[in-house]
Amino acid sequence: MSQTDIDHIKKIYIEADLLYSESEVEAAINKMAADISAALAESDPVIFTIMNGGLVIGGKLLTKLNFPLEAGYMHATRYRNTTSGHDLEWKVAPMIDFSGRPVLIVDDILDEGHTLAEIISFCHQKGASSVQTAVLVNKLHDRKASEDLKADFVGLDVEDRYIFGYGMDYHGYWRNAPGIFAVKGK
Ligand SMILES: O=P(O)(O)OC[C@H]1O[C@H](OP(=O)(O)OP(=O)(O)O)[C@H](O)[C@@H]1O
Ligand code: HPA
Repeated sequence: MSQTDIDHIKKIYIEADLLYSESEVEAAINKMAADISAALAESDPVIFTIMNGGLVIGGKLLTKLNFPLEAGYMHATRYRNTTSGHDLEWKVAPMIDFSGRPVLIVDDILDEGHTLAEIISFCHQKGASSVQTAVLVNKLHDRKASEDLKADFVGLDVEDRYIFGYGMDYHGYWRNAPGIFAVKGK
C-alpha cells in the first residue's frame, strides 16, 4: 500500500465513532459463551468459525466453552475487502466431517445475511443434525436476505452503518481494532 493509502486507513480509525468499547464487547462475548454452553454442552458439537471476519470472535469464544467440542473453520467471502456485498465465494471448505452432528457457525457480523444463509444451507445439505449460528454483531435494518433470518446467539446490535473492529475490516484493515467502530459518514 502507498503512504497515501495508509494515511487514509489511519484517518478512518481516528475519525471513527466508537459504538462499543473493548470492555463492553468482552462482556457481550462472556454472555454469548454462557448461552452457548447452556445450549450445547451436552451435544458434542462441531464449531466452525467463518474466516476471515470470525477470526477474533471465534478465538475469544472457544476458550470460554468448557465442554467437549471440535473446532474448525470455513472460508467464504462476499465483500472481498470492499464495503458492499457480491456473490458468495468459497475459499476453503470445512475439513471436519460433521454429518449427523450439531454444528455451530461463528461469524463476526450478520449484515444482509446472505453469507450465513448460504452456509446454513450448505451444512444442512452435508448432513448436519442441526445448524445454529452465533454472531458478535447483528446489524439493524430491513434488508435481511429473508425476514426470518436471525442468529441464535447475538452479542450486540449495531446501527445501520459500516463498522469495523473485533475481526470486521475496513478494506482489509482494522480487524485488530479493540472495540466496535463505525466509519465516519458511512
Ligand atoms: O450478512 P452479509 O451481508 O452476508 O455479510 C456478512 C459477512 O461479510 C463479512 O465477510 P466478508 O465477505 O467481508 O469476508 P471477510 O470475512 O474475509 O471479511 C463478514 O465476515 C460476514 O461473513
Ligand atoms: O459493516 C460491516 N463491516 C465489516 N464487514 C462487513 N461485512 C458485512 N457488513 C460489514
